[in-house]
Amino acid sequence: MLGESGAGKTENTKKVIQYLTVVASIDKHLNELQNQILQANPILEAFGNAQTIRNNNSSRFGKFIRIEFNSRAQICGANIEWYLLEKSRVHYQTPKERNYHIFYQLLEADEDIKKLLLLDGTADDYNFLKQSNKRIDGVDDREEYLNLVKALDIMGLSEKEKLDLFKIVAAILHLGNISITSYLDRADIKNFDMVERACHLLGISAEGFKKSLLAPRIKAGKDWVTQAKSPAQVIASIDALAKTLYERNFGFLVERINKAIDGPNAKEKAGFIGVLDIAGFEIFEASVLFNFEQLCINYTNEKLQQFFNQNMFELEQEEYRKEKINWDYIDFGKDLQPTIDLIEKINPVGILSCLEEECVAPRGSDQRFLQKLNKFCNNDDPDAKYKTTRFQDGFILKHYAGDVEYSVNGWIEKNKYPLNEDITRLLARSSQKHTAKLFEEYEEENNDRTHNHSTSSFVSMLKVRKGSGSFGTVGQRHKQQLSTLMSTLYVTHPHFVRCILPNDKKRPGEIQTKLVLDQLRCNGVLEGIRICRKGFPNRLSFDEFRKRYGILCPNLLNRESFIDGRTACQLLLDQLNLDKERYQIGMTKVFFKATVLAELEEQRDNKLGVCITQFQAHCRARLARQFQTRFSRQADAIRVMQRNARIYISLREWPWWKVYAKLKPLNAAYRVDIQMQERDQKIHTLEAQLKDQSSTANEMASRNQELENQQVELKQLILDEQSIIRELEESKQELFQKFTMAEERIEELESELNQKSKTMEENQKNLEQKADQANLELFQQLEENKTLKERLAVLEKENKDIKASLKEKQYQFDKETIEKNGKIQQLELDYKNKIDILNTEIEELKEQLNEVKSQSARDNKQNHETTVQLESEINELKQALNNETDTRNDLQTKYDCLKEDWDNLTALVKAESDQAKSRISRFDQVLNDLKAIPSS
Ligand SMILES: Nc1ncnc2c1ncn2[C@@H]1O[C@H](COP(=O)(O)OP(=O)(O)OP(=O)(O)O)[C@@H](O)[C@H]1O
Repeated sequence: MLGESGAGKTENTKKVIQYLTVVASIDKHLNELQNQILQANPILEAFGNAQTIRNNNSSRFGKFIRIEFNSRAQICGANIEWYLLEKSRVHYQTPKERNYHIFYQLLEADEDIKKLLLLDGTADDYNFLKQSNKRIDGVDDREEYLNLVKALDIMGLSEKEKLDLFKIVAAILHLGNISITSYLDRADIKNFDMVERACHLLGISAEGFKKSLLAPRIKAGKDWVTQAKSPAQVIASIDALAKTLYERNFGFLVERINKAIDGPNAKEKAGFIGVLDIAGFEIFEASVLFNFEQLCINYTNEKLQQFFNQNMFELEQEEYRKEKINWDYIDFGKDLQPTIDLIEKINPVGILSCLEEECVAPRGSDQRFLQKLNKFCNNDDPDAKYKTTRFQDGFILKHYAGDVEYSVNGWIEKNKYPLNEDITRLLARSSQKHTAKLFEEYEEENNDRTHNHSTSSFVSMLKVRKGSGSFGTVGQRHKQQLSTLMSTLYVTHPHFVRCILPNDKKRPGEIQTKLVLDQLRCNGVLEGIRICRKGFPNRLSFDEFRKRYGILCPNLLNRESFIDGRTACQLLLDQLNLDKERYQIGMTKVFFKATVLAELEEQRDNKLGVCITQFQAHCRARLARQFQTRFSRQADAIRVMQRNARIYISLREWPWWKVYAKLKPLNAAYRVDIQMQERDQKIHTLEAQLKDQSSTANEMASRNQELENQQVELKQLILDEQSIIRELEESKQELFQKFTMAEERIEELESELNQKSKTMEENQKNLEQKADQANLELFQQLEENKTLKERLAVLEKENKDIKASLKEKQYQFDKETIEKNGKIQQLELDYKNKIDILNTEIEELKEQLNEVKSQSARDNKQNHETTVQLESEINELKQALNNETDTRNDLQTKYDCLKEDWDNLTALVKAESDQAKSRISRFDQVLNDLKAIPSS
């Protein structure tokens, strides 16, 4: 079934399944299996369908339903495979859409069930539902709920199994109601009662769940550490959990249905009819950006379209070529392989492989993924299927139905299937068996894999494999599933049902021409019609054609003589005066243009009509003749009866006749009496004989029984004896074997002994040689030891000397250092004293100068000479001061030189001490080595 969303794929799938179940039933009454196959649909619709903008009952997953038939063309089982469930709908829907039907149906369930599921209120009370549309026109959720329960009953689900399924759905609703607040930058839960509700239904500890949600434990190397989460991270974690729970529950449900419809006579399966109903191509308005899920859906449709094209165009023309009929190959330009390669190829790297690589990379991000894609896939070819976008974080892909722009935001996360593993481990240990089963692979991980659980197929399907390089990512899983599906499809004989969406308003009886034409154009139907008109859509093998249409020329083909198929067909077609343009004869088949076969069928019908009329005339004539014969015989019989009646009427009053009539019965009665007596006599004798025989038979039986008993006993005896003989034989055999084995063993032992004595002799020789060698070596060793000891003594002495000289040098050095330090201190002291003296002198002079100045101010003229004198004195003093300053500078340079000498000396001493130390350590090493040599 192919077509856009809302075009009618699911409805037609249901019709096909209904049709198949009815035609395959023996007496037009459906048996349990057929009923169950039909009832799978309402169940899947409740859990997998939802209202969307385009369709009130849109399937949000793909399915492949296989109906298995036995060799008598009766249904003997069925199987459903599912693909790509739209999980994001569980926590988010646009306002005009709804969540999955089951959520609304459960809110309309019986009160006692709702109590068990802790559900109260309406859709407005649940965060996962309140932003959605609440009701669908013309749909009663209560009624749908009752239908669902009925279907689950027919499917054979127990009350507990039903409740388990519902519990997961209800738990998701409660999870959605958990409010997350922020406390000191950390997430906290506002309404713990919601956690309690969800955890009660899931069978896990509420406290444990809270811890795992807010601060999950993660493995860092070999240790476990807790990691506090932000409110946004916690909300994302809840959403991811809700999605996973829903998907796994759905997987479990499908598996359970499969178990029911597998049928008891699986061995009888001889073939199957499969119906594929998968989400249609998604391409809406140009402004909408598409995400990862839509890429997967469009990739699937691209492959299915390629399959369609191959069947319709390529295989068709391939058959013309094989059959060698006159045909010019038409290229419909419908090769979708480049786009498919772009998505799925590994080398050169395609979109999915690139995404995979980025998911494995430690710092993988959406942006890096896009950069890589642009690097690998973008080129300047105008026909390229990949194009970059200018303004958005994404790329454009050329699909068969048009260009689609994808946004890569969040692809890495979506592909990796992120889960809070602390919670999944908790769920794997749930007290509810059903919940634990949904997450059993996490339990396996916990229990060091020694428990060999039989992982259910849906779990293995959803399982996230860990380890380098082998990620069970969504893209990879889908690619694998799709490849399996395509391999199945390629070995079938496909028929395509193209569903066309008439309008996008969900209204009956309205056709939007442009919409319909667009669909017909891009799905290849128009080309299909073109090739049908140009080509030869109908074909029959020579034998079929001859058998079916031979009737049109009854005397043409002589049954006695051999005519090969091709010639026979050619003769027939010539006789039928068919235009040569309208048919072609191939190597094994005759090909016809459209309508030719219909005309031939009509001619055949007419011919058959004539034949049947003639046959009917013959039958009617025969029946009429039969009636005529019977009628004339009846007339003869009536005449005989009338004659006899007349004779009787004339005789009945004649007296002799009367006497005869009265005596006749008496005569008969007497004879009967005699016969009866004889019979009684016979019965008596027979009874006596029977008695005798039965008594003898009884005797014989008891005798027989005795003999049988004896025979059994004898048989037992024989068996016992036989077994004793066998045992004896066996023990004899065993003894004989043991004896031969013992002999062999003795021989072996003797040879072993010889061998061993030989090897011992050799060993002794070797040992002697080795002893000599060892003695020699020992002698050498002792000699060496002696020299080493001597050397050791020398080295020890040297060591002692070095240590003593080192000590001496150290002492000398310390002494010199102290002396020099003393000198330096003395010099510094002198220098300071002199400076102080000079400073006081200067101060005094300054004071005197001031005095003089004040005096000279008072008596300037008088003291001019004194002033001059004083000035000269000052000059002298200045000269002295300069001299002192020079001395001071000299002292400073001396001090610097001394300091440098002292530094050099310190470095020298340090180097020497280091060298000495290393030599000491080396000597110590040698000493230790020498000590380690054994004195022997
Ligand atoms: N043969 C039909 N007879 C009557 N109504 C039909 C038929 N086919 C489709 N419809 C109507 O169209 C609606 C959508 O059909 P359906 O759910 O089969 O579409 P779909 O192609 O499977 O869509 P999706 O891909 O979204 O699942 C149905 O709910 C029904 O109302």
